[in-house]
Amino acid sequence: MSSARRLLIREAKEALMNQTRTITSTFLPLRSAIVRPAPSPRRSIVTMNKDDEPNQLEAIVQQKQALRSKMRKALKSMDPIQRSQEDNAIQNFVLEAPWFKSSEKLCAYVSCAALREVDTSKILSEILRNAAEEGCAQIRKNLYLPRIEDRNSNMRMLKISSLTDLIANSMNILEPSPVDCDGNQREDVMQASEPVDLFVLPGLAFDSLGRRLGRSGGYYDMFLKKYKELASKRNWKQPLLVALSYSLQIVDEGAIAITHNDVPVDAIVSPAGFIPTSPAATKMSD
Ligand SMILES: Nc1nc2c(c(=O)[nH]1)N(C=O)[C@@H](CNc1ccc(C(=O)N[C@@H](CCC(=O)O)C(=O)O)cc1)CN2
Ligand SMILES: Nc1ncnc2c1ncn2[C@@H]1O[C@H](COP(=O)(O)OP(=O)(O)OP(=O)(O)O)[C@@H](O)[C@H]1O
Repeated sequence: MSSARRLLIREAKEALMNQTRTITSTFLPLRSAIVRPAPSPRRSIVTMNKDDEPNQLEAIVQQKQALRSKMRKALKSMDPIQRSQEDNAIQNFVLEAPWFKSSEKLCAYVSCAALREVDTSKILSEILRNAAEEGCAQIRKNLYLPRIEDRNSNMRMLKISSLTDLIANSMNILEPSPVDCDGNQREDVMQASEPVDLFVLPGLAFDSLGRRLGRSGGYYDMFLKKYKELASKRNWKQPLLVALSYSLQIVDEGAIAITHNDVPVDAIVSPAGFIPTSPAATKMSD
């Protein structure tokens, strides 16, 4: 049996111990800034027959790929004026949010225009401004950004203090150089002595259950799993996981196929506002 096949079977077996998650009702775009899906007692359960586990996993992989293709096309044909308006609305919403203002350690992403990702330039500049200003009344912030280490889904989050600390990787995404201008290794968030409050996450599609479809590298899912384990081990509060999404990236509840490896987000910020997708985020928006 090929190693790929063995991996599929192992993953399908693990999927039997799948994640269950409180389901919230279908998202309806509202005019208000905070969108609150009503809680529902239903649970999302991936059921599998032992014999068709690998087939089921292959089906999930295919469904994910089909949705990725659809989303990439939709994003490419998005009107640039609409995109720019949505970029501003999303970023302004984040900048004004209490959970952003109070955050001290943040992991975010450097948006890539070619991938049509929600722009993070204003958010990153604001974080770095707060990091740099001495004696300013606002909370000092530390910013960590992703750096791809290899093709095995390994990613680190390294601390930067200026946008000049970034260099383009092979995918043309800006990421922190491993060492700073003095030749010192940058701080890795996994080695930080304080917890991360907030993750600002990219993705291709999201739903009101907090399901997130990434670009298929598994980088974020692997990283978030490791970081959440670290936080539990240290008795730290779990970070708030917030994804940024254009309106068209929000799909029907359950339309994103998942396996047990997919880490759900706590909330989505779209041009319609804050969409809590976990009990912790729902409580915050009450
Ligand atoms: N801005 C940003 N940084 C990030 C991520 C991300 O999604 N966005 N990542 C999140 O994992 C990691 C990098 N992973 C990536 C995975 C795929 C592609 C990419 O260019 N995908 C193309 C398709 C490539 C192909 O299929 O051949 C695409 O999606 O159009 C980019 C980054 C870490 N840094
Ligand atoms: N915690 C994990 N342990 C082992 N493999 C994992 C883990 N998380 C993801 N993977 C593997 O990575 C591959 C890509 O996963 P998936 O399609 O969910 O990525 P994605 O969510 O689109 O990407 P990303 O997480 O980078 O945004 C899959 O083969 C998946 O099984």
